[in-house]
Amino acid sequence: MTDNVKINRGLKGVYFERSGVSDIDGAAGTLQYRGYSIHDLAKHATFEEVCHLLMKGELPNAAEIAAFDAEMRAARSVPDAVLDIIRVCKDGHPMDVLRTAVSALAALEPDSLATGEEAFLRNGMRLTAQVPTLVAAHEAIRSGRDPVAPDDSLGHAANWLWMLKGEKPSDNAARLADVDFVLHAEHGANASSFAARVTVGTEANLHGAIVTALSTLAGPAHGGAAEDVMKMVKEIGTPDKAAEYVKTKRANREAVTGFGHRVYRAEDPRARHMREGVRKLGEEMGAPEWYEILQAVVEAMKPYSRHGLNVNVDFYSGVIYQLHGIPMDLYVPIFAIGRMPGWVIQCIEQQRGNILIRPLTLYNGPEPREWVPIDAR
Ligand SMILES: CC(=O)SCCNC(=O)CCNC(=O)[C@H](O)C(C)(C)COP(=O)(O)OP(=O)(O)OC[C@H]1O[C@@H](n2cnc3c(N)ncnc32)[C@H](O)[C@@H]1OP(=O)(O)O
Ligand SMILES: O=C([O-])CC(=O)C(=O)O
Repeated sequence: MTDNVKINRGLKGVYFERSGVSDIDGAAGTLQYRGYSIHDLAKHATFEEVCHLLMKGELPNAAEIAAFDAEMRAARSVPDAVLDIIRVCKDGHPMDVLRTAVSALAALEPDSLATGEEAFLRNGMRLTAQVPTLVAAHEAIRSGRDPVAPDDSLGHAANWLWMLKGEKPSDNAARLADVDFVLHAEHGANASSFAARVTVGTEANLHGAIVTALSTLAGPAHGGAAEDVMKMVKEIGTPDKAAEYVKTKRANREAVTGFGHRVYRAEDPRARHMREGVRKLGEEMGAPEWYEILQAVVEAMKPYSRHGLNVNVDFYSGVIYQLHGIPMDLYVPIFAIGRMPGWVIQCIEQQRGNILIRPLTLYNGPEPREWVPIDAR
């Protein structure tokens, strides 16, 4: 009876909902946030404008961005009790520490438990402002330094670098971080956003959904790829070793990290901005070899690209962070900082006319059988 049931493993190609937030054309390799091309946004918009566009629905005018930005800047600090919790688990992976800290915020800030659209937006803006503070505070604490307080005179990206390093970033460094956040801000029903929607589907609160999203982002098949690409680049060592590395991986039928995507068959449109960033920064910093290794891997992968296997957004981002001297285990938390507005709006969309997300698994276990008492087994 069940032989004819079609199983969509991994929900590949399945539409489960409508969304007015981002539009991905995997064949053409295009991405738009609410109708605006990612290329225009990467070139012209700040992360704060993109947050407004995603969370409130439109690009802000001057008065709107001033009010929005002021609210975000005022929300950056976190309770001391959360910093104490970070101190206790400081030796954990930054993604585990961030997830624990967000969970602690839910327990310490009573507003976090509110549900409904307004509460989700209010909490989503606050959490978007707080996540960089949590990541930077953890980095300071585990390095034996005091956390650096947020600086209200700086924008989101510049303030994050300030809190991370304790020194004011150059305009170039701040803009590169800003563009990185813009490119990572939203991406439809990716695994972490889908997981967040499943949590909201049970009428849980936003902080709970963000904890789910953080757990899901951490895996190497999703947000963990940038860290793995950097490990790969270090393992390869010099451009002339890239072809051998790729050949061995493919001979063992192993994935080459930073390649492939569930939706894109053309190149991920976000990758070109990161590629340019790596090339320029490498040249400026007198370290062009990372870019050369990456391009040698791309060249070596060409024979395997017949299915439309191309680099994704995270192929280049790790090297940018490396050139900025950012530890490898912070790469996924940086992705999380950028993805916050995407998760928030996906959660808001989910709770409008909410429905429990509960698909089916087709049973293929044993036929019904008789109970066997323990001493007869
Ligand atoms: C921000 C992000 O989350 S982007 C993704 C980041 N993740 C990575 O970079 C990790 C490496 N990539 C992967 O593991 C995969 O590409 C995924 C998980 C992202 C997507 O996987 P899927 O949607 O299952 O890929 P899909 O089934 O369409 O793959 C098509 C073909 O490309 C191959 N392929 C996919 N990714 C890779 C890869 N990274 N290296 C080598 N071959 C690959 C598959 O083996 C398959 O080949 P086949 O048809 O000969 O069996
Ligand atoms: O969409 C996906 O499957 C993964 C991705 O690129 C993202 O979350 O940015």
